[in-house]
Amino acid sequence: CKRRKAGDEDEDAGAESSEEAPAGDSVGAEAAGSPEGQGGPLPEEATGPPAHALVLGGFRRSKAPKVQPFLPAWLAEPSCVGKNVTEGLVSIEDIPEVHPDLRKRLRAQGISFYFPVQAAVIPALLESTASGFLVSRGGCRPSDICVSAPTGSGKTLAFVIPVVQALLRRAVCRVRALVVLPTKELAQQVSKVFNVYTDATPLRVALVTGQKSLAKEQESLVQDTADGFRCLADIVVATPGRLVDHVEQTPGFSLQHLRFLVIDEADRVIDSMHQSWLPRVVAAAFPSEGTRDPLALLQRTQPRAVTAASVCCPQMPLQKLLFSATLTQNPEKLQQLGLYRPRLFSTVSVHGGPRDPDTDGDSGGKYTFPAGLTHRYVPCSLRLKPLVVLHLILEMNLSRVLCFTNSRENSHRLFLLVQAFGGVRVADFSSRYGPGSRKLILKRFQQGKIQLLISTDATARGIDVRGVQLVVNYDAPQFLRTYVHRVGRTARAGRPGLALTLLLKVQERRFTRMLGEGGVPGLQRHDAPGELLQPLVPRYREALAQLERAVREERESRGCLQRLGTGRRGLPPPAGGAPPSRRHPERRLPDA
Ligand SMILES: Nc1ncnc2c1ncn2[C@@H]1O[C@H](COP(=O)(O)OP(=O)(O)OP(=O)(O)O)[C@@H](O)[C@H]1O
Repeated sequence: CKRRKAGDEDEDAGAESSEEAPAGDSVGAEAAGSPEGQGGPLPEEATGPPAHALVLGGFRRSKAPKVQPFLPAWLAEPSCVGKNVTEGLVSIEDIPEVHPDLRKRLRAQGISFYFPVQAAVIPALLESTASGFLVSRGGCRPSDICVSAPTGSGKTLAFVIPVVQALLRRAVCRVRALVVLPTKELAQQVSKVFNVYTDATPLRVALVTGQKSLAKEQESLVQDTADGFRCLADIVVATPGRLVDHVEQTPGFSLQHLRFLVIDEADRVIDSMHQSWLPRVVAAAFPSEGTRDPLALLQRTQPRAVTAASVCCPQMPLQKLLFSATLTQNPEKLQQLGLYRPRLFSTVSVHGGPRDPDTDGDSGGKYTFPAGLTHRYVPCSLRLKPLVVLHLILEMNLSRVLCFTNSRENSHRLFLLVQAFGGVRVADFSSRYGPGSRKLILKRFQQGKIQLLISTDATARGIDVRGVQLVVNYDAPQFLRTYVHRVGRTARAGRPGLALTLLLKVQERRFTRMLGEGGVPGLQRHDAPGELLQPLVPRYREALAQLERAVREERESRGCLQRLGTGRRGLPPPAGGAPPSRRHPERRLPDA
C-alpha cells in the first residue's frame, strides 16, 4: 500500500481534488446500470411565505447583500498585464537587460517576442537582482511577486528567464532556486524548460518528484566527499511531498542559500497548505539561532520588523514568486504564504471587492481566458453522452482531443467504450496508471499517436501539449476554476481552440449561470441533432455490449491480481485503437 504524502496530489487526487465532484458513473450508464453522480437539481429560489401563512407585516424577502472584505492595496491595484498574447508584443531586443546568451537561446526556440506577462514580469524580477542575487538592493528586501494570467500565456518563461539569469553569476553551486509544482508531470515539464535555458551554462537542474527512488534523487542533489557534502543542484524542481522527504531525510541537502522560491499553480498549492510543506521549507531556508555563524559576511534571519540593527548586516533575501491562471483573491489564504510587500501582476482589473472563488466556485469575472478560445455547451441526455463524443470526434476529424471526466472510473469506461467502437486512437490518463505509464501516455499524445485522450483532472492544470484542438468536458466541471484550467489545455500561446461541455438538462442552468457570472465570453449552445447520431447507433450498441464484457473481465482479472497480492498501477497503460484483449485488457502496450 502506497503512503500518501504531503502535497503529492499528482496521484489519485488528479489535479483538483478539492474541486472534484463525487465520482459519478456517467459512462455506459445504460450498460453498467449506474446513476449520474453529479449536478443535481438546483434548490428552489427563495420566495416569500404563502399568503395564508402571513402573521406579521407583508415584508418582501430580498437577498442580503454579501459583505465584501476589504482588499489590501496590492491586491486592489495590481500592475495590469495585457491578456491577449497576440497583441502588444515586445521584441526580445527591446528588453536589453536579458543576457545576450539567453536572448540567443530564446531565438533558437523560435521566440522573437515576449508575451505580455513576460514583458512585465521579467524586467521586474531582473530589477530585484540588479545588485547581484546575494544581497538585497540598497539593503531593502525585494518584494514577493504574484502573477495571475490566463492559461497558455507563457508564465513559465516569465520565471525561468530571470531565475536563470540571476544565477548565471553564481560562483559556488548551492540550491538557490526551488520551484514547487503540484504534479509530477508538471514538474517534469518545467524542469525541461529550465534544462533548455541552462544547457550551455554551469547551472544544474535537479528534478525531485518521487518518479525515481529517494536514493537516486539524493545522488542528483548532494555528493558526500572527504571534505563534506557537495551540493550538485542550483535549481531544484519538486513536488511538495518529495521535497519535504529530502528536507528531512537527505543528509547535506540545504536550502540555506535559497534565493527564489517559485510556486507554480499557486492556488492549487495553497489548497495543500494544510499539509504544512511550506513552513517546513521556509524553516529549512533560515538557519536556527544556534547554528548561525556570527562571522559570516552574509546573514539570513527570519523576516521581522526592520530596525537599525537588522539592516547593519547584509541580508541574503528569499523571494517568493507565485504564478497561476486562477490566483486566489482571498487575502486570508494569501496571508498563509507569509508574503513580503507583495506585488501583483494581473490580467484582470479588479472592480469592487473580492469574492472567494475557492469556496463558491465562482470568480465573479476575476479570471481571464485565452482570446482564441471558443466556449460551447451541448445539451444531451446521459445515455447519449458517449455517442455525442464519438460523433464530434468523427465529424470534426480532429487529431488531438482532450476529454475530461470527473473520475478515473468514468475515464476508463469511456476509453473502453470508444476503443470497442473503433476508428479512434484513444487512451485514458488517470491515477490508475503509475508515473512511468502516465509519462508514456502523455508523450504519445504529444506525438499525435493518440487522437483522443480521456483524462481525469490530473491533466487539467499546466500541461502544455501543442496543437490540442478541442477540449471536451464529458462530465461538467463543478467549479469555474476547474473549467478555466481544463479548457486552458487548448488555445495556448495565441492559437485557436474549442471547448465543448456536455450538459444534462438538470445541469444546464447552474452551469450557464456559473460561466456567465465568471465572465466566460461568448458561451453558446451547440446542438447535436439526433439524425446525425442515428447512423452511429448500431455500432454503438455493439460497443456497449463489449464494454459490459470488458468491465466484467477487468473485475475478474483485478480480483486475480489482488489474490496474488499484485497491484496494477505499475502495469503499462492501455491505448490505441485495437479491440480489447480478452484475457488481460490492461496488459497491452500502447500500439497506436
Ligand atoms: N514569447 C513566446 N513566444 C512564443 N511562444 C511562447 C512564448 N512564451 C511561451 N510560449 C509557448 O507558449 C506555451 C504556453 O506557455 P506556458 O506553458 O508557460 O503557459 P502558462 O501560462 O504557464 O499556462 P498554464 O496556466 O496553463 O500553466 C508553451 O508551449 C510555450 O513554449
